[in-house]
Amino acid sequence: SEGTDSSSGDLSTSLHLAVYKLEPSQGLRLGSQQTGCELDYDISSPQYAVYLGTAERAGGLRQSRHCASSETCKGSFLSATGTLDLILASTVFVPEDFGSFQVALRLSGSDQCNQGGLQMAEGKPLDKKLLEQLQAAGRAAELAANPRWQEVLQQPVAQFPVDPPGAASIKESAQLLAGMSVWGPKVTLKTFPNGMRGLQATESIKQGSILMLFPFAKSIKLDNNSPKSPLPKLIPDHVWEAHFWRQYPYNAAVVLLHEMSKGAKSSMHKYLCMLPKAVDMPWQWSEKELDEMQVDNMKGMAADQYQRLSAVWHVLNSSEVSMPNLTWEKFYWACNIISSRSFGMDSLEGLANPRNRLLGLVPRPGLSAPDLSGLPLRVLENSSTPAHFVGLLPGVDLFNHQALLPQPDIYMSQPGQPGQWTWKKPLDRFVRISAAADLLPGQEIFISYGSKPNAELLGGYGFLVPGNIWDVYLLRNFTAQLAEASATRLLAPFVAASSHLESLAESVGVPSVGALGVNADDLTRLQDALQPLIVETEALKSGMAVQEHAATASWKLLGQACRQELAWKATTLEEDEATLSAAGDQIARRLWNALQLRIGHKKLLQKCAAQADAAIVFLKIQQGAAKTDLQQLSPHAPALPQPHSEL
Ligand SMILES: C[S@@+](CC[C@H](N)C(=O)[O-])C[C@H]1O[C@@H](n2cnc3c(N)ncnc32)[C@H](O)[C@@H]1O
Repeated sequence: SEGTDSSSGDLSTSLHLAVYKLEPSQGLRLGSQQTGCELDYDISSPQYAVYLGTAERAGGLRQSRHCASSETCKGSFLSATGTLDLILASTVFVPEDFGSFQVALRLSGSDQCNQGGLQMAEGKPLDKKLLEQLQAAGRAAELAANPRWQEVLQQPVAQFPVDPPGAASIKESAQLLAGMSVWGPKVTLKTFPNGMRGLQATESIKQGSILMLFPFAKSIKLDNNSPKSPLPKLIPDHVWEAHFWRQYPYNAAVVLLHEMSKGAKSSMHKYLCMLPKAVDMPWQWSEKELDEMQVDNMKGMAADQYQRLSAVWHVLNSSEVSMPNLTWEKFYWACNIISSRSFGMDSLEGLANPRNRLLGLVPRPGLSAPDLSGLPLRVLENSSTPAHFVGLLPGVDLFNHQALLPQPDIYMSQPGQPGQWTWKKPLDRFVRISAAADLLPGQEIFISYGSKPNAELLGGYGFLVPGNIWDVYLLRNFTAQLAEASATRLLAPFVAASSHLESLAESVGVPSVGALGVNADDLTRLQDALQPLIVETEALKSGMAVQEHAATASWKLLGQACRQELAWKATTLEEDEATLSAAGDQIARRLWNALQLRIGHKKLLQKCAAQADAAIVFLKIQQGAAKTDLQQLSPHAPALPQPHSEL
């Protein structure tokens, strides 16, 4: 405290308060031991909402007030009888950077009022009854300010079964989140008209303000740096080490299952109650349903996922592992949950310390970094030592994915550090999500799960995005076709083109050799990659036309490959679109997903073919111009070889 002055008739004091760890069970007391005094307070813009109250030292709360964040909070309390304490408390988690704010207090009334001065007790536990009263009073103010919360909070907290996993209703979930210390007073859970649960802004949210704050310790997470089993009593280290299911998502699923098995005793119980009952992944689809997607590699991926799951299940059932009451249904549910709603992050500082390893950490390979440049919302997390982990973050996992917009509402990193979840002191106990753009009340708030094509979204999360701008189609054996063409027809320059394409495919994240993923963006890059073949080679002098021809031929092959793929499909784009519109709202979810996937793919293939045609025209024009240049430079240059007519 600073500037306490008890010599004059009035006592006024200005305090600079730096509050650390002001958690729900704690409060700050400022008070006078005198009666019949009036206490004026003037609090400069607290960063987080606080509840103010006065209490008789031996009694309960007398008067109270809720002060919203970022607004000056002025008023006065009167101590009618007995002593008076001014209590500042927060019913939500407050991060360690609670920040400092000024409290100006003026105590007036009888002469007695200034005797003894103000007393300050920082961060001391409040008595339980007082705290409950304060929270109730604060909540009442919150409710008055926000009818949506009123609706939610008035619902009684039900007892939820966790075994088998049960999904809590929207209202129940909102309460459960509050109970899990997820702080997000400006966002609420909602089921949107399309039937999807997600998060919505309840009021105007200014750019930069915090949308959600989540104490990291309340997550389920798994350490990747340790080869040791996170559940040594159930799965011995040697078993854990020996199996590939140490990998994501199986490892984290095992930890989740263990947490589930604790039932209501789990510290995550409330969160577990609000997890979806089922997540439908393509590996659960029938052959016939998979066929509807009209892509072979999706079938392969589904079969592979199923095989891996079965293999892990086999080990979990062996005598070396003791996870009683585990069923196949529970096991794959947990794997699907981890796959569809976990977050991969770099670790926060201090997690190397075993004490902090709640459930351990593991990397999540599926979570690639989204391209974050220029996106208008951000999540600030902080760490210095990267150590990968996968975690279930209650609340944070309620944001849906936005891929349609090039600029989704939220992204999960600091600008300039794409894909990096970093923690730095003093916020290393919290995941913070803040708005990087203004949000309107009623608006759904999205995050980006990454620049993922539909097949990846469907395989990893069980949904896809129609018209996904990040969609990719894998052309079967495209680079093999190029290589074959190069060997039999155009030789060296063509080999160069082929390897260029291969490395290009790699650089755009196309996993399998022999396949090239193409989308509109890739095509532009492809064009760029081909450019050096035309200008940088020896052939500029004598064989320029061959080089040019190689580029043209590559485009031709690409166009052909796209048309070929389209021809192989059992239905046309027009037929698919007709099927979709004829089916209307009654369409089965799996068929809808399959139709959307193949419609997207066909559009992509048509676009690619058209772009390849355009590139060929472009190259022809360029070729003509270059020929003229070369002939002007050297009028005696040998005649240029003619392009291979067959190509
Ligand atoms: C991290 S959770 C998001 C919250 C989820 N909607 C909930 O209520 O628990 C991811 C799941 O939400 C759904 N989801 C997220 N974004 C979606 C989108 N753009 N379209 C359809 N479903 C989406 C999918 O079911 C996905 O598996």
